[in-house]
Parts: sequence; C-alpha cells; structure tokens
Amino acid sequence: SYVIDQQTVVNPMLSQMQASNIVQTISDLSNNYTNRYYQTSGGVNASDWLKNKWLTMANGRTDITVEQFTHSGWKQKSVIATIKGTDNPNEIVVLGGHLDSINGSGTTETTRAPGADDDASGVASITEIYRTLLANNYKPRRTIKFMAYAAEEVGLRGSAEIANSFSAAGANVVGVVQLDMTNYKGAANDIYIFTDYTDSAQNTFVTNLIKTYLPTLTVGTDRCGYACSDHASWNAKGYATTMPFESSFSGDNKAIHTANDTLANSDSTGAHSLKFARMGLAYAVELGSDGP
Ligand SMILES: N[C@H](Cc1ccc(I)cc1)C(=O)NO
Ligand SMILES: [Zn+2]
Ligand SMILES: [Zn+2]
Repeated sequence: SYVIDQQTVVNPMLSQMQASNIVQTISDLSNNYTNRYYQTSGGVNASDWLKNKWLTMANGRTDITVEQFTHSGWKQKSVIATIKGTDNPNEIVVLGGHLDSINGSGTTETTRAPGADDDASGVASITEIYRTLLANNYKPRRTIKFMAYAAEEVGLRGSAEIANSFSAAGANVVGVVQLDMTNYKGAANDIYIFTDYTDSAQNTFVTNLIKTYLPTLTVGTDRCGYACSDHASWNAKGYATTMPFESSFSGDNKAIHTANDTLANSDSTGAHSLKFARMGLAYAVELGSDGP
C-alpha cells in the first residue's frame, strides 16, 4: 500500500541533499574515463571505481554490502549496494541507473563517450540518495538496493541478467525506480513520468510523493514507445517499475551518445538532477519503511 507517512524522516533529509555532490560524481564518471562502454577498459575501471566509492561510503556498516555482478558475456560488471532491512528484509526496493556510456558512431578504447547526462546523472542521483541515507544512519525495515547497471546501451543487457536472476530466485522486489538522464531540462515540466513499460499504481505513488515533498515541481507524462531503459527489464519480469525522466520525448537531450554529452552541455549546477535525487529519497524511505 502506497501510504505516505514518513514526513518527519524525509523532510530533514531532503534539505541535506546537495547538487554539488551530484556534480562531483558526474564529473568523476564523465571526465576520468574516455568512455564507460561495456567492453572497454574505461567501462571496467568505472565499475571498479564506483564499487570502491559505495563501499567506502558504507564506512563499515554491517547491514550494508557492496558487490559487483559479473555478467556472462562481457567485461563490465554491474554494481549493487544493499542496505539490508531490519525486520522485513525479504521485501526489496530497487533504485537504479546505468553505468555504461556509448558513442553512436562506434565505441572503441579511444572513442570519447563522456555520458554525463546518459547516465552519469542517474548514477550520481542515486549515489546522493545513498549518501544522505547513510549520513542519517537510516535503517530501513525493507531491503534497499542501489544498482548501477552495465551494458544498458547495447540492449538493456546488464539489467536483464539481474532482473532475470532475481525473478528466478523468487525475489520479492516490491518496486523499482529507474533514473536514466536526470540533468537536462529539455521541456516545460520538471519531471516526466513515463507511462509505458511501467506500473501505473506506482507511477501514481511517485507523483503523489512529488506533490507531498516537492510541491514546487511540475510533473508531466510521456511515453518512450519502446523499451528505452533498464526499467523495461524489470517490467518484463512482472515487477512494478517507474521511470521519471528529465524531459518530454520531444525535448530530449540531443547530445547523448556523442562526445558532447558533457556536464557543460547539461545542467552544470546539478540542480535538475537534485530534483530526481530528492524524489528518489522520498521513494526509498516511504517504500523502505513498510513492515511485513
Ligand atoms: N534511448 C535512451 C534515452 C532516451 C530515453 C527516453 C527518451 I523520451 C529519449 C531518450 C537511452 O539511450 N538510454 O540509455
Ligand atoms: Zn543512452
Ligand atoms: Zn541511458
């Protein structure tokens, strides 16, 4: 049941969230590697970097594990940080983004693909959620998993392997939010909730979270018309997904999949991404706080 009742926990956390942290993570991911393609050393090294970053942030908390998910057919690993629930750990909340980047003209070791918006912005947004929860020593009743998927650009392959693995294990994933591109305000509304390959009840819940916690933001809806990001991998296995997106379909960031997908060509202040990070924190706490 999508009850909104954690205001005393969520509101103080929202004010602690900082765009500067998001900008730093986007910068690290988009500037320190030529590209993060699923088959290059940059793709492999970015995965190792993020794993170490999330592990360091956990600061020895025994209810937190950080792992890399080894995929069968390529080198780049997905990264998963898990905060184990206190008394309802079998019910799992997932927040995701994708780690890989691509250049539409073909991506080799030396091809530039910074992927600042697509999708360093999403990984940076969930990293700021993770940081804020840890800074408050938040202990969810349900398990919360943060996922940076490999190989999204080549057919949602990392999330497909993970979603299929969770489904095969009978994992009780109660909800998934996908953050793919959060830092380019290409249209009138702040957040666009996509209605295809997602769950309408959870979309309504997320819309209500925005109305409750971020009342100055405006919400639109749109459709991709195809399986446009990793939420579709979870949707295909029957899990409830929501994909909040930075823009309408028509206003989408034309620099993606080129060497020009940079922080400078998106929101260099990170203010647009911060909206998604705050929405995601409210989602993580409201859904993560439910008991068995
Ligand atoms: N195609 C998606 C990005 C994408 C998603 C939705 C819309 I509307 C426009 C563009 C992609 O490249 N994901 O990595
Ligand atoms: Zn892309
Ligand atoms: Zn993407």
